[in-house]
Amino acid sequence: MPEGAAEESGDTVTELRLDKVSRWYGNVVAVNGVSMSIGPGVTGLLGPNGAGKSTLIHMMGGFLAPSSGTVTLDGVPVWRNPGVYRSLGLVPERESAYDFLTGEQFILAMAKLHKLPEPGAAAKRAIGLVEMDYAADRPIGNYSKGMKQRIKMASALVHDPPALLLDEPFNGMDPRQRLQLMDLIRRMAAEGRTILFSSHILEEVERLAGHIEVIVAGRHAASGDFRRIRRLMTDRPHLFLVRSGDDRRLAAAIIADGSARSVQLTDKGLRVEAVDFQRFTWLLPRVARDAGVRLWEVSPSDESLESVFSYLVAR
Ligand SMILES: Nc1ncnc2c1ncn2[C@@H]1O[C@H](COP(=O)(O)OP(=O)(O)OP(=O)(O)O)[C@@H](O)[C@H]1O
Repeated sequence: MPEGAAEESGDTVTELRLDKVSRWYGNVVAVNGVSMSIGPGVTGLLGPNGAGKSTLIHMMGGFLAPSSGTVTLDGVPVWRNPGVYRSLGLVPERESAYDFLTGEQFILAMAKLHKLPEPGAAAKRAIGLVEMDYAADRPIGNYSKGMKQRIKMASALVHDPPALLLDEPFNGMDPRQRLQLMDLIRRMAAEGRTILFSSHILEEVERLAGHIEVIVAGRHAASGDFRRIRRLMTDRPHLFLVRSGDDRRLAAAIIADGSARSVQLTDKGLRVEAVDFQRFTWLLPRVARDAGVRLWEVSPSDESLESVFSYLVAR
């Protein structure tokens, strides 16, 4: 497509691209050589706590410099380039520190920071988008967790950016607030925006994201739609440590049942290699009950990518 053609047709496609991006804090490597490309629609950034999701999101938003590699928005580097803030909205994980302001004062201040030509109208529009009109004149300090999340969304949307980055937006929300926010994110995406949100819960990502990027221990571990990710997580052997009232008897029952590839008796308990994670965790309590053995503990026993994946699936 010739340069500028998309914009002229009004059919802008916003793409965030990471090219071999790393970030370290002293000796800690938070993000390690990540390359990916995020386009229109909803992308879920999935990974356990400490995987490097917040660090990645802050680099994508232009708030943190990569130690190496580049992040670009439609080909333009986002670091040290204030112009890109016009095209990006970032909702950080932590609570905002403006509890004394009303929702409307906060959003209006953001509209003015962006130097929007009609800040009042823009603030009203953003507040309407997140359906917070009814509480706009109340102090943010009195908002519920869900309301705070929505007003943060409004602050990121006030300048109508084509790309939106949300760091753990569902944390601490009750199911109703969660549904409301999912609905809002879907609507934002339906308007053609490029939306990335992070989460450590597979089900959350599955319900909302058309595309998933998995990050584990700072590295890009997998990408695809939720079927592919779930298959990657489940279709591989998983190691478990199982402790019970009678490990020897339970080992015999597991072997007889055929639900594991191998069973080893160790002084810490049984080391079991399951073929199918979900089938094994479903079958084990039944096998134990039929053998008359009480289960004390079942836990993934290695720190490999697989066990992290299986941990995510088990949530
Ligand atoms: N400012 C910092 N200084 C030192 N280490 C940091 C800093 N920020 C993050 N880290 C480390 O970098 C790694 C990645 O952290 P990050 O917050 O990006 O992960 P995360 O996936 O967002 O996790 P969480 O969901 O728990 O916030 C962690 O080991 C963390 O301790």
